[in-house]
This record gives sequence, structure tokens and C-alpha cells, in this order.
Amino acid sequence: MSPDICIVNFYTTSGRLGLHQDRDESRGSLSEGLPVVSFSVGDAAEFLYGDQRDVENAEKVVLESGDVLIFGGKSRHIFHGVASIIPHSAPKALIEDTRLRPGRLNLTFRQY
Ligand SMILES: O=C(O)CCC(=O)C(=O)O
Ligand SMILES: [Fe+2]
Repeated sequence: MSPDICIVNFYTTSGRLGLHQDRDESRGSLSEGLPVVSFSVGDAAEFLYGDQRDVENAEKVVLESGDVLIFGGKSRHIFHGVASIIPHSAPKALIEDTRLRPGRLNLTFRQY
């Protein structure tokens, strides 16, 4: 793939993102299952995912600073979101070196 979009989200420590599908890319990109490549920086997040928009039954995984999550192929249309940010969980060296404010930065690369 050749990513040509980067969406940058910053979550404060009270930030959240409801369950959704990423469907704004072109029909061809979506039907080929070209992946969303997601980089997490800063505080960790409780990330939810599942095959339905159902918070109660969603799977949960903690994404930490430096983690890269890729969802493509059959997983390209999963519902996903951020349930919470875990305050003070960013690596100390990152905060000292970058002075990143409290919260989480997420970058997702996609191909339109
Ligand atoms: O912050 C995240 O890990 C997910 C972001 C996301 O789902 C999006 O930008 O569409
Ligand atoms: Fe998304």
C-alpha cells in the first residue's frame, strides 16, 4: 500500500472515541482491505474492538506508547473506539524529551 492520508488525534486524559468503522476511504481501498496503520504515542489507551457496535461485548486491549496496530483485510471494517485514556502512563523519557502534554497522540495512516 502507499498511504496518502494521516489522521492525527490528540486525546486529553478524559478523551474518548465511540465505536465506529473507518469507511471514508475510496471504495477500492475499502474493498481491497487496505489497512489502517495506527501509531500510539503518550498515555496508554483502552482500545475497544468488535464485529458490532456493541460496547458491552467488545474486546479490549491496552495500547501503549510505541504500539502499532494494523487492521486490514477481513478486519478492515471492525468497529473500534477508545474507551479511556490511562493518565500518567506515558514513558517518563518521552515526556521529558518532548514535553508532550498529558494525554495520547494517535496517528493513523491510510490509502484513499
Ligand atoms: O485513537 C485510536 O486508537 C483510534 C483512532 C481512530 O479510530 C480513527 O482515527 O479513526
Ligand atoms: Fe477509526
